[in-house]
Amino acid sequence: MTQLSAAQPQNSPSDGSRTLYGGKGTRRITVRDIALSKERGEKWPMLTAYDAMTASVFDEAGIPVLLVGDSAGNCHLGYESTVPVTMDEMTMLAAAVVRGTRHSLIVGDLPFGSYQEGPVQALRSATRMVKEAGVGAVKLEGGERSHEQIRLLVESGIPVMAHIGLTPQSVNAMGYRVQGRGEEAAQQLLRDAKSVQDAGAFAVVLELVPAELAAEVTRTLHIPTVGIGAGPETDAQVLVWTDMLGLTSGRVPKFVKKYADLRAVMGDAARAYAEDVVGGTFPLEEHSVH
Ligand SMILES: Nc1nc(=O)c2c([nH]1)NC[C@@H]1CN(c3ccc(C(=O)N[C@@H](CCC(=O)O)C(=O)O)cc3)CN21
Ligand SMILES: CC(C)C(=O)C(=O)O
Ligand SMILES: [Mg+2]
Repeated sequence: MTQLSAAQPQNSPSDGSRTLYGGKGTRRITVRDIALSKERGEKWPMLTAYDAMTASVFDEAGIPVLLVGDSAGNCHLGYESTVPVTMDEMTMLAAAVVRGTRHSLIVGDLPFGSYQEGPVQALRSATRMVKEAGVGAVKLEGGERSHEQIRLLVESGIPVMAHIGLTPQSVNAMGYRVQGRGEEAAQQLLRDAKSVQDAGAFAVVLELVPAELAAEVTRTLHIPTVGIGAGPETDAQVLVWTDMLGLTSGRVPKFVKKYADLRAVMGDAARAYAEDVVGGTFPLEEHSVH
């Protein structure tokens, strides 16, 4: 398909790939584009999205990869953590994000309990994500412990983004603590990273690990690393969109940079509207039909 297409992006390298950000691509980003970005040394941004409207904003802004994260559990659905999130919920949110986007690669997070039983359960869940939601890839948590799951999905034609370091679905066992501190834990993280790469993952999220260790993992692997609270030297970065736009209520993790204060903007607008209605200054003649 790609080779026959007349409309190649203007800055397309000769291998048919495209730069992930800032290019003039006309087609959706693929996992192949992601793989080739590491050879070019290109850094790239990823954001979460949980609905079509928000996803369309990020798609139009050129964010190459959107993660339908199970952080939807606490950010969008009102749960305390990601643990209660179900496949039904994730599939519905991921389908909406796919419908709202044209350019971004959409990655669907597999929720807690949908792949831990083993490779066959993982394949059933991932297949559902791909067929019902239309995602281009799935993500699941765990390094060595998820090796066989990742391998079967990749062999079956489903690209997998891995996720190691802090794995929030295991909060009841590990808490929300920095991972990979100390020599033994650092060695375990390196083993986890190599294990998911060997299993065929096309990229790996490193969550809440020391910057020096994340840099070492990034140098060691040939697949891109996506950092969240993992310092500046990973190949890509990811943030939860409600955190970076200032919509999350209460405390946000220390690694977040706040790029807007949507909570204040939306609250002020809601209060202005309420004042208008109560005071009789909305609607006016211009908002009325006759
Ligand atoms: N709103 C939101 N943002 C996220 O980044 C996020 C979610 N939700 N839900 C799923 C996971 C859970 N994540 C978390 C949750 C808590 C911490 C946290 O408490 N971090 C402490 C540091 C802890 C330490 O130093 O050991 C912090 O202050 O950042 C970090 C990441 C990241 N993900
Ligand atoms: C924080 C990212 C990596 C995630 O898994 C999520 O948003 O669910
Ligand atoms: Mg997640």
